[in-house]
Amino acid sequence: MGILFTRIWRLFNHQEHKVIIVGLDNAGKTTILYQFSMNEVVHTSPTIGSNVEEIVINNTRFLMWDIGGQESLRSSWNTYYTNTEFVIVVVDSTDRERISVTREELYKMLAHEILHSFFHVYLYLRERQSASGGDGRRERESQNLKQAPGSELSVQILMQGLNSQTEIMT
Ligand SMILES: Nc1nc2c(ncn2[C@@H]2O[C@H](COP(=O)(O)OP(=O)(O)OP(=O)(O)O)[C@@H](O)[C@H]2O)c(=O)[nH]1
Ligand SMILES: [Mg+2]
Repeated sequence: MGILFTRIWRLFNHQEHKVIIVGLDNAGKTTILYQFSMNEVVHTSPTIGSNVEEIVINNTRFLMWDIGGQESLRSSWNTYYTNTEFVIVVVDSTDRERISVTREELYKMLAHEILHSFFHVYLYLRERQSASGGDGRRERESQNLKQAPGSELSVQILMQGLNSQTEIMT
């Protein structure tokens, strides 16, 4: 009876799993979102509010929310926490000066009561080419993103992470 119920539940379970992508401004969150959903590197501008895309892995739907990371927007991250099952924290490995800011934001997030319940966190260390001083965003725009070491590989690893979750969930 239990097995039968589980099978029927799986058959009709078209549930969507909520993923949020957080991190400081300019970390590469929106770039990752579109690498996930379109398998393309797109040109981005700073996100005010959020972007949302649905991706399907192994017939499992993930609703991916990419949230703007500018300082003034971080206090509203918590409005996205309800029903979140997966959190992807994006860190730009070349942004050494702000590693401690990322850590503080991460601690704040983990301390939040809504996220105390069951969820998974993936830390995504974005290993982009080091910008040699100057305006990071503009310099990075001029680089060939597809050659950013590890970036495609990291997205694949993240995909595998979500993929293995679908095996556990189904
Ligand atoms: N070289 C390089 N540039 C990248 C990489 N990922 C993102 N960028 C560039 O970094 C800049 C910021 O990327 P976004 O994806 O917009 O950053 P974000 O985290 O969404 O920023 P906010 O929306 O302000 O929170 C853009 O110019 C991207 O093209 C990468 O892996 N390598
Ligand atoms: Mg963005």
